[in-house]
Amino acid sequence: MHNILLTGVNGQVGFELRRSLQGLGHVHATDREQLDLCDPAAIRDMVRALKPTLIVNPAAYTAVDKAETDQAAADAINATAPAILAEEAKRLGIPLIHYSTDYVYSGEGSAPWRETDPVAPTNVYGASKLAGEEAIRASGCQHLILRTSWVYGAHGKNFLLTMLKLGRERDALNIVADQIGAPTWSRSIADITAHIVAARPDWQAVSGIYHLVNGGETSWHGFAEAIFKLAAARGEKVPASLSGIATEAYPTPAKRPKNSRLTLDKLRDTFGLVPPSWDTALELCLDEVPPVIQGQ
Ligand SMILES: NC(=O)C1=CN([C@@H]2O[C@H](COP(=O)(O)OP(=O)(O)OC[C@H]3O[C@@H](n4cnc5c(N)ncnc54)[C@H](OP(=O)(O)O)[C@@H]3O)[C@@H](O)[C@H]2O)C=CC1
Ligand SMILES: Cc1cn([C@H]2C[C@H](O)[C@@H](COP(=O)(O)OP(=O)(O)O[C@H]3O[C@@H](C)C(=O)[C@@H](O)[C@H]3O)O2)c(=O)[nH]c1=O
Repeated sequence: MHNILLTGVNGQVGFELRRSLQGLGHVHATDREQLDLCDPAAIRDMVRALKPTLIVNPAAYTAVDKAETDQAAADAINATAPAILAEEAKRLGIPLIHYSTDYVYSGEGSAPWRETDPVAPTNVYGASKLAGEEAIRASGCQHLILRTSWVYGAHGKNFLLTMLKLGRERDALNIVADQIGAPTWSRSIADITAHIVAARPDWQAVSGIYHLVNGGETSWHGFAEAIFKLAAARGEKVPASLSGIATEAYPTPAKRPKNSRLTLDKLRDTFGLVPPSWDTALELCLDEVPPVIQGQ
């Protein structure tokens, strides 16, 4: 049985991991108050007191635009904290499971990225996540770095819930149609993580970077279309007009990659696991989001 240290339990993925990891041992789930990842001494103290057999770290600084002017905080949480967790994992001889992002890639071209492709983040958030990955690999600890993308769920701050809210408030929406990737349900990430742990892999042998996203691809506009189709079918108000626009027509402080396609071959070949397609996952997730029907 594992003794698992879980960070960021109030985040989208942390919330789901707390449930998915039950049954594999004791899950010591921590929020920011119980373990502030900006405090290196607190991280070391926690690991040394708890003596976990596995560390799972979904906590992160995920405010992509804010990170452009808040690099110190993004680096502390996304780069320094994973480095310390990795050092401690190495000292204890235990695995560290960490999550990263499609934003480590440049976004050029249209071919799906493989884990071995060159990285070239286009924004501060992506660079801070890459620094976290590099520190983990340099530590020599047993690790899985799971790169995911476009995460949403029934809880937290995400594109799905933003669209449902904007759909109620506005009659017309313009959504970027030339950034392509895979919307990924936080539950899929947590379930696949738990399947990997349950299979008791040879951690040394499997250590490395893996993509972990829902299957298939779409644009943010395609994702919004699918959300509103499902929302309309259950009687929710949706915008009368939904237009696809170019990235350039939706200026943001942080530059986003246009090509976020990630191959899942390595995950399948190593662990025999294939996540559900993004549209199936979306439908399942929406079953857990209560509809808001106006006038009721
Ligand atoms: N969201 C996305 O679209 C994507 C996310 N990822 C990666 O997946 C992982 C999970 O992301 P997701 O669940 O969506 O992220 P969320 O933003 O939903 O959750 C992140 C969690 O980290 C916590 N956290 C932030 N700062 C600290 C700190 N100083 N000490 C302790 N906890 C802290 C937050 O706490 P609090 O609740 O108190 O703010 C929050 O609970 C991350 O590694 C992220 O980089 C990758 C691709 C896409
Ligand atoms: C709200 C809105 C967004 N958009 C666009 C902006 C952007 O290109 C896209 C998504 O916007 P968001 O701000 O939700 O996305 P963003 O915060 O960039 O999402 C990213 O978060 C980090 C943490 C990751 O690691 C990435 O994988 C990715 O999920 O939709 C519109 O075009 N119209 C709109 O009305």
